[in-house]
Amino acid sequence: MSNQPVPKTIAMVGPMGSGKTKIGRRLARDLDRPFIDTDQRIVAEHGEIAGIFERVGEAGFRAIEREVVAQALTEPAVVSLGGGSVLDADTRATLRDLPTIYLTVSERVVRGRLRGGKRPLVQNDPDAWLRIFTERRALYEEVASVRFDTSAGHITALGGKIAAWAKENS
Ligand SMILES: Nc1ncnc2c1ncn2[C@@H]1O[C@H](COP(=O)(O)OP(=O)(O)OP(=O)(O)O)[C@@H](O)[C@H]1O
Ligand SMILES: O=C(O)C1=C[C@@H](O)[C@@H](O)[C@H](O)C1
Ligand SMILES: [Mg+2]
Repeated sequence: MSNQPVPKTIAMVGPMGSGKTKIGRRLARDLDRPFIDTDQRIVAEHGEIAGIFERVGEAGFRAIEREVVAQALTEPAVVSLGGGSVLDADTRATLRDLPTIYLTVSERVVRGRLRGGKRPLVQNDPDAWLRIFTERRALYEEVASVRFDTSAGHITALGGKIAAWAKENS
């Protein structure tokens, strides 16, 4: 039997469009770990997110999300969480014990990133992103081990900085 410690989950949190999926996938590749995106797992198991909101409302979506996130955070992977996962107190308690990378983005930059109909909470409401982010900002800060802003600069350079931090802290 090996005495190697099991690597901890590395979690990525932040508001919609901050880059959790994009950066998380690159980080997993850099660290040679599996990549899990909880939104993608939910879609694979329950269908498109907008459809889930239509069928069971936001509360129903959050119940599904809580289960999927709890499972994912037990896996030795890079795990990108849905933007609203931090609303759940149990999820936050788990995240506080893990290396948790908090990604931010400015409102000006995110406007160009959120096109398309996949995010029901910001669809048809240009001010929703900032309102939701403002409500949740303290929750992201509560769980964050470190913060990186994705608004400016080259994604490769940013990915390198994040990978260096993750190698030191996981
Ligand atoms: N420097 C950057 N870092 C991260 N993403 C970037 C960057 N520049 C552009 N993007 C683009 O921003 C878009 C949003 O990123 P992504 O889907 O990873 O966000 P997210 O945080 O996973 O959002 P959600 O919570 O809605 O799933 C993507 O199309 C991505 O290619
Ligand atoms: O911030 C949110 O509440 C959400 C973010 C996305 O990742 C999805 O989980 C969903 O669109 C809800
Ligand atoms: Mg995503």
